[in-house]
Order: sequence, then C-alpha cells, then structure tokens
Amino acid sequence: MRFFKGHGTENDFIILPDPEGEAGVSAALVARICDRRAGIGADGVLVVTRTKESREVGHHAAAAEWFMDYRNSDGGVAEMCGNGVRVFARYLIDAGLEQAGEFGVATRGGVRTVRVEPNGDITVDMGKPVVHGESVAIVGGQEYTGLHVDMGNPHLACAIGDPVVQLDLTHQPGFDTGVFPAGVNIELFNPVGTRRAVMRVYERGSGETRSCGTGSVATAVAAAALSGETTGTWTVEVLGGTLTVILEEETSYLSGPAVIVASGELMLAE
Ligand SMILES: N[C@@H](CCC[C@H](N)C(=O)O)C(=O)O
Repeated sequence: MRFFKGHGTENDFIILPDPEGEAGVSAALVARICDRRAGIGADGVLVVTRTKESREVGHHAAAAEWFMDYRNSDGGVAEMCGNGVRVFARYLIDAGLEQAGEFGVATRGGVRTVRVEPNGDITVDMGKPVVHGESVAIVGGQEYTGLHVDMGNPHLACAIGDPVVQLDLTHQPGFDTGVFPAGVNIELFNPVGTRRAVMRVYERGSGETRSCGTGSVATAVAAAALSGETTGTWTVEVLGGTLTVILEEETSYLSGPAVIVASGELMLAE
C-alpha cells in the first residue's frame, strides 16, 4: 500500500489513499504504522476515501468528494483533526484530486471547508466552538481548571499560570470521566501579550503532540474568555510552530502551514 507523510506545525500524519474504501485499515495496523520505533512514526493516520464509499459519512457526498477518515496513533477514531484536515487538503491538491482554491472535506464531525492562502498556508473553517462550562485537569499532582470546549471533538483548555515548559506530559493527565466519558484532549496554556497564547497539549489517543489544531481553537476560545472576549484573531504558539485562530460570532478559522514530506510503500500488513 502506498503512503505519504505530512505535517502541520509538526503534528504529523501518515496518509493512506484508499479511494474505494476497500483496504479496511484496522486499529492494530494504525498503531503499528504510528509506532516511532517499529513503524513509520506519526501522531495519527488519515485514510483518504471517497465520501460516497463511506457508510459513516456517505450522506455528505454532495458537499465533499473526499472523506478524511482520521485515526489517532492508538488506532482509535476521532471526530475531527484541525491540523489533519489541513494536511489532508494539501495531499488532495498535490495529488491532483482537488483544485487549489476552496473545497469541502468530510469528517466524522461534519463537512469542513478548506482554502489555500496566497502564502501557501491552509485555512479551515472549524465551525462554531461549543462551550460547556468548566472542568478540571490534573497534571503532576496539580489541579488546573479549564473550559470544556467542543470542536466536534472534546477539549479541556486550561490557563495554568506556571510556565508550560515545566509541565510533565509524559503521562495521561487526570480528568473527570463523568464529564468526558469518551476521553478528552487537554490543552495547558498561558496568555502572552495581546491575543497570543503559548500552549502544550496532551491528545486523546496520541499523547503529547507538538501541535493540535482543534486544541488551538479551544485554547483561543478559553484565552479570549479570560478577557471577556468571544471574537478576535489569536496567535497560538505550539511546540511545532505557530497557528492563527480567528474567532467570529458564528464560526472559527484555523490557519497555518501544511506540507507533505515523503512517500513510499508500506511493508507492514494487517
Ligand atoms: N491533532 C488533532 C486532533 C486529533 C484528534 C484528537 N486526538 C481526538 O482524539 O479528538 C488536531 O489538530 O485537531
């Protein structure tokens, strides 16, 4: 099976073209591919399937030709991936499957519209973040209160006060399983300057990653709330680079670089 590798601010993905949805990529295979020592190594896998061939999202076929079938590195599925959908768009354009410009991509969280900016960055309309209230994360024995933000997938974005560089994110942070029965992506951030935040993230199903697009929007929402704002343009600094988040009344946008860096033949089998 052919594969491609790409990343968006160092949130890295293996792309597996399976246009007719015949390959049946299992959770076990995804976990082996993402293994950074015994596999290729990645935060997740993006299976590229025609939307009309998907039982899960086939009803979106009129709005989006292609389905981003996103998997975390542990093999589990997720509803949405903000960096993933930007890298997915880059792949579709490079492969000649979509024209640079604006087009829809189907995800489990709905159809997301992507567009290529004049500087080559890719922007995705992330939809309206849904804020559910506060909850608590525990990192290194320390409790941090944050905002529960639904971006299609669940987030808990906590302003922490301590420098983010000091955090030990080698283990799963604690969280309230009553509030997040399906797990949660946990962002730890500090506002720095005007509409700017520095953030680290522990992703559900992937552990600490160097960037998270949905998490960056959740962070912007939580950081804005601290200053009583709901709209505005935010810069989110992650370990792997910088993302721009625009919060509007009815939707949000995520922008940043997305590149394909390699391709090859997968030797791992089911
Ligand atoms: N890195 C992604 C989010 C991927 C999914 C997440 N781990 C989940 O399980 O919800 C992003 O850029 O948004």
